[in-house]
Amino acid sequence: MLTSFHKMHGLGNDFVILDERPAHLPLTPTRIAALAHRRRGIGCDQLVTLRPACAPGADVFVRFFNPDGSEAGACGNASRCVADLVWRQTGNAAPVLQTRAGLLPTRREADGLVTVDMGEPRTNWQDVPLATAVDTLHLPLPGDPAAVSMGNPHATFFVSDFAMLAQGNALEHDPIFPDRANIGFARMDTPEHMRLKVHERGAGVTEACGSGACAAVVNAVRRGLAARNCVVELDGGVLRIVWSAQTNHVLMTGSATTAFEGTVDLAAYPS
Ligand SMILES: N[C@@H](CCC[C@H](N)C(=O)O)C(=O)O
Repeated sequence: MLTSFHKMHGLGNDFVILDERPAHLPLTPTRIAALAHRRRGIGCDQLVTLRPACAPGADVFVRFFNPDGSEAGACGNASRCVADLVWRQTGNAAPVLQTRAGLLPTRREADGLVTVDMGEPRTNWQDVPLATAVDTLHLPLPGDPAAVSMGNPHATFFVSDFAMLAQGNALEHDPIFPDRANIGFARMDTPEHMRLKVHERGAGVTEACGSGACAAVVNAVRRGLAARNCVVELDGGVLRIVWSAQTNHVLMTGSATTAFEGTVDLAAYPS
């Protein structure tokens, strides 16, 4: 049976979006990993599923899966893409996404960019989560990273160059992160401009990581390094991140792009 999919990206962080609103699809971690494979599948940084929302006020329930088959609570770039897709399908320019991390209001801007309210950052060690009770602003690791949850676990290293990127995989699996973690490397050019590269949990280095950009700005503000309104330049493009002092919510604005649409025979992939 053929299943249709949307292939989208936010700044080169690319997604296969499968619609489970009409009916659940036979997806398993093995099948998700096979679909995400760059040579043997469609290829993507994350596979995203849409289901009917079950929370009041939400328009669609969204789940995010890494190419290793693991599930993530949040994905900033995919959230913008889903908001754009819902707008194109229904005309709703402000859909609310239900995710494992909570309800995410979104908004289509006049210039076509999409803003997602990524909610409140969580800075308690239990919420990241970390393995032991330590100060999330200064983890006991070489390089002195800070940690935060944006619905998924992030650590940010403040660097002057990106030589440490090669350590991303080892850091993702450091025992201090019981659920593993996304590892960001941020170079502050000015308080309003950050250059960021992210090694993503379950995916490796991607062209952009939206939740990683939110986490990096939150950690930079907590360290006194960044303004609350900061442009983050990633390999694939730029995001504007605003951490509101009034609401404590983090707003992320950036592009959402459709690459192509297609059909796939899920049964042809191992389960
Ligand atoms: N690309 C994403 C983050 C995807 C999930 C992440 N790899 C995790 O496991 O938490 C983004 O744009 O935020």
